Amino acid sequence: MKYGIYFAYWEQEWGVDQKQYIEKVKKLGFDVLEISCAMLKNISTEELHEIRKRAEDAGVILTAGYGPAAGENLASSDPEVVKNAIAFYTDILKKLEILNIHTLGGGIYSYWPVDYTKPVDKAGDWARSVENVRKVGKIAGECGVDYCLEVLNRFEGYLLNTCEECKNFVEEVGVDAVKIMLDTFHMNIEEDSIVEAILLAGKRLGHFHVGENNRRLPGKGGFPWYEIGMALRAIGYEKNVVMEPFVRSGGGVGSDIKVWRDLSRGASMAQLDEDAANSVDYLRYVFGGPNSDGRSVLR
Ligand SMILES: O=C(CO)[C@H](O)[C@H](O)[C@H](O)CO
Ligand SMILES: [Mn+2]
Repeated sequence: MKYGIYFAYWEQEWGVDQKQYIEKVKKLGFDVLEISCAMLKNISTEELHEIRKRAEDAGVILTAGYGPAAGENLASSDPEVVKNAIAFYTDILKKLEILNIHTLGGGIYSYWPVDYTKPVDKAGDWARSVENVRKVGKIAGECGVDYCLEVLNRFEGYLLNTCEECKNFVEEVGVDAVKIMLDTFHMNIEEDSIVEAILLAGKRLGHFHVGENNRRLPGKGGFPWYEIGMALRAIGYEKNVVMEPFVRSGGGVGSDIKVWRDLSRGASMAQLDEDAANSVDYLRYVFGGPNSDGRSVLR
C-alpha cells in the first residue's frame, strides 16, 4: 500500500495552487499527494507538464479528488447539465493523463455537497448516473485513470451511501475503470461494519480515504485501525490509502466539510506538519500487519 494525504489539510479553498505540497508531503513521510481537480480547470498544458516533472523528481505519486458542482452533475435530469458534466470530465481526464495521475475519486457520479432543499429522485438519478458514468468511465479507461465512486454519508449524498449500493452501481456500469471508493469517516456513519464493507468491496476497491470519526488524523481517535488494515490486506489491496484530515474551519473547505470549530486546538503550521508525519508513521506501522511482507494471515 502507498500512503498519502489530501492537500486540503493545510488549505481553506479547493482551487488554490497545490504544487508546493509535492515536496512537503515527501519530507513528512508520505508516498502520495492528493490534489483537487478544482485547480485543473484553468491550467495550461505547460503547467501540467511542470507539475508532473516536479512530482517525478520528488518521487511522489499524485492522485486526484473532486466534489463536482451542481452544474457538473452526471445524474442530472437536465440534458444541458449532463452535456456540460461530460465535457468537464473529458477535459479533466485528459489533464490527469498528462499529469500521470491514475486515480480520480469523489462524488463524481452526482454533485457535492448535495442541496437538500431540492427534492431527491434517487431512482431517476441512479439510472441517469449509471448511463453517464459508463460513458465517462470508458474515457477514464482510455486515459489510464481509475474512476473511483466515493461512498458518502447521507448528509453529503443520497445515491451511494453504502459499499453494497456502490458495488451494485459499479456492476451495473460494467466498465473496468469504474471502481468503488471507501472513506472511513463516511463508513462509520453508514456501514454496519467497516471491516465487512471492505471485504465486500474486494477487488473492486479502487481508492481508500482514511480519517477518524471527526475527521482528525488517523491515530488521534478510537477507530480500529488494526482491523481496518487487516481487512485491506485480506482483499489484497495494494493501491493508495489517502488520509483526508479536516481540522480547521474557514473558507470553502470549512463550509463544505462543515467544520465549525478548531479541531486542531490552535495548532501552528509546524504542529500540523508534525501531526501528519506522526500519523503516516502510525498508519504504515499498523497497516503493515504482523508479517514483514505486509501480507495477511487470512490469505
Ligand atoms: O470525503 C469527502 C467529502 O466528505 C471527499 O473525499 C472530498 O472531500 C470531496 O470529494 C472534495 O474533494
Ligand atoms: Mn473522502
